[in-house]
Amino acid sequence: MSAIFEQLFAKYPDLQPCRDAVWQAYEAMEASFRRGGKMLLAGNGGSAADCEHVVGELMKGFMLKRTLPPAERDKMLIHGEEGAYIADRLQGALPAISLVSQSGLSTAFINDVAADMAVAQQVYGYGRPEDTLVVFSTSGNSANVVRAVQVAKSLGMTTIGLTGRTGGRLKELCDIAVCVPYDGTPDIQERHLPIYHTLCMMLEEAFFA
Ligand SMILES: O=C(CO)[C@@H](O)[C@H](O)[C@H](O)[C@H](O)COP(=O)(O)O
Repeated sequence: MSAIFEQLFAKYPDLQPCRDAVWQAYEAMEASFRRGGKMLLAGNGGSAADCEHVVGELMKGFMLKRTLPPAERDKMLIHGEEGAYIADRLQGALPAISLVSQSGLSTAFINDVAADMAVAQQVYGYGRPEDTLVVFSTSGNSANVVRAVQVAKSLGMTTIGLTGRTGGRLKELCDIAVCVPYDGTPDIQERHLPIYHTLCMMLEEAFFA
């Protein structure tokens, strides 16, 4: 196990009960990216902000400089001097999409069809069996998140839930449930952050070190 993983539990000993689940989440995410999959993310309120945060860590350099490999760099050089400018600034990316940022689609679907199905519709549109769906829910019971997981499972995707002590419905539904040992919404959210930072650092190390 990596030093980054161990640092999480040295810094947050209260997260020890989640140790196996965090490792399983890492392995599932790495396997998905290695088979050409992408990560879809969903959550509400503060957890929606967490989805955006994770996308920011995965889609560009986080702790490491992600210089393009030579073959990728060469593809840009067809544009001459401008190609070099482009190649020098592009960074390796792990494909991740936050499903909470599609305001046009979401507002229309909520207004016209059903609020609890708005994220699920995006999972249906974007999801492939090689992908992971990562959901954050402090209760584990938010209907739009539960529906999204149900659709992802029907599509054969890997489902990972970050939730609180009880885990709510997500504990049973998700392939991997990371249940931090807290009950209050802010306390749960405050422990989700170091967990997803750790997962993003481990993924970056696996693909770009
Ligand atoms: O950030 C906070 C409270 O810290 C709130 O915005 C909170 O995320 C919202 O009430 C969510 O709707 C709660 O949903 P969930 O975590 O139970 O799925």
